[in-house]
Amino acid sequence: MLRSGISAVAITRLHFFRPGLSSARATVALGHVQRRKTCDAAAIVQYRLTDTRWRFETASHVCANTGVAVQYREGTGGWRQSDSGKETRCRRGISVLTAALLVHCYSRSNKSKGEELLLAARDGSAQEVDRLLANNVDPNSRHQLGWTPLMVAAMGREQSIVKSLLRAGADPNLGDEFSNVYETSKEKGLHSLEVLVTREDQFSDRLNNRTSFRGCTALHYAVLADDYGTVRELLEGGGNPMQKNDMGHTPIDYAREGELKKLLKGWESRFQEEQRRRDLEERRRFPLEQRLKEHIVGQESAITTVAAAIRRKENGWYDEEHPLVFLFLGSSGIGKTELAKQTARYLHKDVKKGFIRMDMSEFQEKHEVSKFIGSPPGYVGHEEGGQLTKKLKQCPNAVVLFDEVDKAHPDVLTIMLQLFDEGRLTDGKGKTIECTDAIFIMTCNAGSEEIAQHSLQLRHEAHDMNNKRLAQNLGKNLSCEKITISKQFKENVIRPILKAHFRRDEFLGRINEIVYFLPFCRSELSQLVRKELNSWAKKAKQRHSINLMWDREVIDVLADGYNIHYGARSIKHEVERRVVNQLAAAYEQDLLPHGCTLRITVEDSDRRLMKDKDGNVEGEERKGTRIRLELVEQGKTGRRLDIQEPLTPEDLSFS
Ligand SMILES: Nc1ncnc2c1ncn2[C@@H]1O[C@H](COP(=O)(O)OP(=O)(O)OP(=O)(O)O)[C@@H](O)[C@H]1O
Repeated sequence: MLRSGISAVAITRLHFFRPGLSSARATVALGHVQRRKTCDAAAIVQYRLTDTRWRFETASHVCANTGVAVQYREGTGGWRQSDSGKETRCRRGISVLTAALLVHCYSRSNKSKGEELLLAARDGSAQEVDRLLANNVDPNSRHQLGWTPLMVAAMGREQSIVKSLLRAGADPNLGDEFSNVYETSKEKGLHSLEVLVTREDQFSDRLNNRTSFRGCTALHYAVLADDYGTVRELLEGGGNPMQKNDMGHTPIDYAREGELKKLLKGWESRFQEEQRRRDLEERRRFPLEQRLKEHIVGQESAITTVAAAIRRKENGWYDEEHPLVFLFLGSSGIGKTELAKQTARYLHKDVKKGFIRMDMSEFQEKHEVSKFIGSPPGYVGHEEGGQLTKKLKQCPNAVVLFDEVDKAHPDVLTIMLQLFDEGRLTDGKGKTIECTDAIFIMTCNAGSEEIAQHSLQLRHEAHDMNNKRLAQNLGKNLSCEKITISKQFKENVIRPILKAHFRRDEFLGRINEIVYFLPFCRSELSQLVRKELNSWAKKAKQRHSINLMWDREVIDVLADGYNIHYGARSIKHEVERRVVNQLAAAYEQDLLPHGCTLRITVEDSDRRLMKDKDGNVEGEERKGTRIRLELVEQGKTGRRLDIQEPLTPEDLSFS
């Protein structure tokens, strides 16, 4: 007995004749012991003629994972094993695999509920699965290597368990995060042998260990297991027969001819019809513009332009030979990336692969072209593939953002032109990716200063006009004056700048829409400040049970921190600098009782009304405004918090 609790002995005799066979047979042995469903088992594995290198690898693996030291003694060919300081001479060829088996026996004892569910699904224990689900164990909990209980049950042809899991809310369309043994061991930092053994024992030993399974759903696995009943169960439970795994295969691609294929084909057309109906309904109820405006402040014309182009594409009113290409122009922190992200979210729901972001400043040198699409055979990095091609292969209809495209090397631009023109891209391995359904968005800083100055001027003119119209009215107009960049400005100022940057007309000619992002007006700044304060109020509530409120003036004071060169980022920083720093200091100094209510106020503002030459009020000028925190107690006036040095409110909040 090596450790307390281990008494029974399982003897598995293995005769290894070729190194290639050894790991597979050892796996069988390990699986055999694990399936005994008990922790008190030891096993003796005998082998002969095993490859020395493999023996050594196994020994290191055991050492690394258990703390059980195993040594190979030269000369005698015997193995030594020490456990808790004790050294035991072991029979030749026994100790290594025995220890490996013990590791797996031990690892059974400290399971989380999620792991218990995975094991129960693997063992086909319907009662145990039901018990765990009744105890609110998450039916979608993942194995550390990436699969879910539903996938295990589907692969194991456990129809009744699949039914229970679906009833408890298991998502039939989650994809496996396990790729293959080699990739997964690299990703997780585990020994490949451990990954191999775990996959075969805790998932299935019927699958090819070299093939990638990333993105396979429970339905893929049920089809691979050729189980008609489970496939039907999953389809009825919402399984998508058209969902592709990372290799681009749908479950139907794995189905044998016959009943199963017929069943899947029938559901495929039903599912497509249903999906189309749902999408159409959703778009009618909740148009893209509306969704984008929920997340993006201002930039109405950019939103309208993008939404209109996408609507044309989504409804079949487009040129199917070319992908949609946008060029977003405007200064920093103004919502260009945010608009691209939100568009991807709308089109691809929350599928991460639906949004690809390429930082083009990483492709400034000629030799970096290979990083983009992959190196040709014989060159370094050929096996890795290109950054863009790898991601596009996974989702050919993704929204692809080429950030700061003006920084890319001309050779990279040539590849992009081919991509926009032909809607396809050939990678370093000679494989072609069709991507006419993708949406390409480029951002460019060229001309941003000119756009900012021009729009400020337009805004000023519109403001003057508005003031004149409101001259008799004392009410203040809070909404933004609508401004439009003139065609003349675009042609005479922006186009020459772009031409000088890209040095080719055909590149600009392939862009469907050039979208202009304009600096924020006053009311948009107020919205940004409110958005920021609301997000901090939510965090304060969730993390510290503190209720946060603020006076209207706070919004104005914080909006003054706007810097046209940093856009919305300058508002974020202003809120952090003047409000959040104080909150953190007060919290650290224990000035905030649990569950308290705090009010953010403006104090000692030395205000002066600003008037134009006709005497009309243009706005307010503030000097030396301070932002303070007050503790609000029921029935009393607010008590100002006395925050100590070095973070005094004065240090923090003088503008
Ligand atoms: N119009 C906006 N509405 C709401 N939030 C915005 C807006 N513009 C910017 N932001 C916020 O500011 C941050 C930066 O925005 P974003 O990344 O979109 O900037 P950008 O225009 O792409 O500039 P850059 O080229 O510097 O990245 C993000 O957190 C984003 O949420």
